[in-house]
Amino acid sequence: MTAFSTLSSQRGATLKGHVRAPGDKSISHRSLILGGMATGVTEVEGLLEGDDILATARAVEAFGAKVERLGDGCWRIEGQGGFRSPATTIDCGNAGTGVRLLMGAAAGYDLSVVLDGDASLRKRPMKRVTGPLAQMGARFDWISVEDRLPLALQGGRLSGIHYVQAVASAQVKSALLLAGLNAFGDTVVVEPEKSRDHTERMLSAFGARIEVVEEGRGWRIRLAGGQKLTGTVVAVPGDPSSAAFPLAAALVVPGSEVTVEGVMLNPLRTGLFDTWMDMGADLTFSNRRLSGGEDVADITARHSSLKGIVVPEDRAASMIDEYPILAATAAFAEGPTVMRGIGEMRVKESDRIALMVAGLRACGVQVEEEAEGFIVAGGPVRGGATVETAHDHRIAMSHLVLGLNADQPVSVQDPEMIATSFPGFVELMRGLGASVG
Ligand SMILES: O=C(O)C1=C[C@@H](OP(=O)(O)O)[C@@H](O)[C@H](O)C1
Ligand SMILES: C=C(OP(=O)(O)O)C(=O)O
Repeated sequence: MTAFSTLSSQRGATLKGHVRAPGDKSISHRSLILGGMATGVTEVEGLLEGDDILATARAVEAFGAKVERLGDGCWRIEGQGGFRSPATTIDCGNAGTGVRLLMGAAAGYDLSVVLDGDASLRKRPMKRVTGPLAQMGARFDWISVEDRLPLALQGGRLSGIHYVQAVASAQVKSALLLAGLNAFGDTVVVEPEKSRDHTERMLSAFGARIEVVEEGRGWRIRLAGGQKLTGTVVAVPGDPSSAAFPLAAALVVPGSEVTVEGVMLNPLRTGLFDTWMDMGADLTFSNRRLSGGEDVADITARHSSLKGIVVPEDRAASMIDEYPILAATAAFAEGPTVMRGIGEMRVKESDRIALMVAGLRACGVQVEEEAEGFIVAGGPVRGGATVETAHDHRIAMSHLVLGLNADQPVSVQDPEMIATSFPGFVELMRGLGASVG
């Protein structure tokens, strides 16, 4: 990693063109992990080849599966029907999803492993997953600091759990369900709000029986222990969280029109698009179809006069990764955009509320910070700053979009982190006409 390299964007030509969204990151992690746990061959098409996913691919291989790259986005995983102790420490890089889901999967087997990650992942809380997994019978040792990586895990001989989540988290839910596959008895997870349901959908596709019923505003999910997975074919749809960046650029740069093809429209992932439309964004959805069991469409965004709104708090789970780019577009809106009920943003790759507040302020945008939210005042954006990203890909891409219609260029630190979720971002944006370099 080059600590001092920067990337800049500036106002220039209008953005025009058609691009494809990279493969969905959540589904890509799950394809590899479920494929590695299963018996037989899993063929994946459209896998995101970002750094987070490549770390998960290496991990699954270290746990005993045969993992092969056949071509662009095409991967073959030959699972051995279980994980075994890896020879070395598993480095999950920057990926919270990778480490938390792998922890759940590994906890179900009689193995020991040390899990670690990069400087950003080492700062993120792990007890939200190790706590309930320990209640199921897994043993954890913190190697240097409590609640943080690196940690040692001894898995096996688990019992099912009835777990009511305080905050809806798909990572926690998924970890418990993956562990529950190899536990004695049923595992039940209750969520206060619905979180992304890719694990539930994919467990069914890999042959597991899973029962999902609505409870309040969330779900009660029940999975019987002692179930085997069978390899299958996975077509990974385009990632709405990545599609958001070129679409946002079209919304804020006058005269622009950009289409992103093949974007997944799972309703638990599309809160940003609903919010933009509430703000007056010109978005059209065409060529709706099913791909890999998910609704998919091509989305066209045209430059729009956005109006600030109060974002409904009950949308948070369906757009939790999208608040940074929402904030960048809100900076160009007329009137304030109020984002609340998003304390979870503070424990992502960075404290995303603090970094968006600092970055936007450095670019001349008025922002008010709250404990669990922030308010962005709309208006012209001055730019002319180098923004700290703390190795967070979404903070970097959001500020690069901001720079595309700021009075002066905007630069971001650590731009190489963009490849964790969106390899080829700079080339794709340049292909649309954006001044990024
Ligand atoms: O399950 C997943 O694939 C993810 C769940 C979310 O995290 P939480 O479960 O912590 O909300 C999200 O922020 C992350 O990018 C991906
Ligand atoms: C939070 C994110 O990912 P993860 O938790 O997997 O690091 C993200 O991609 O925005």
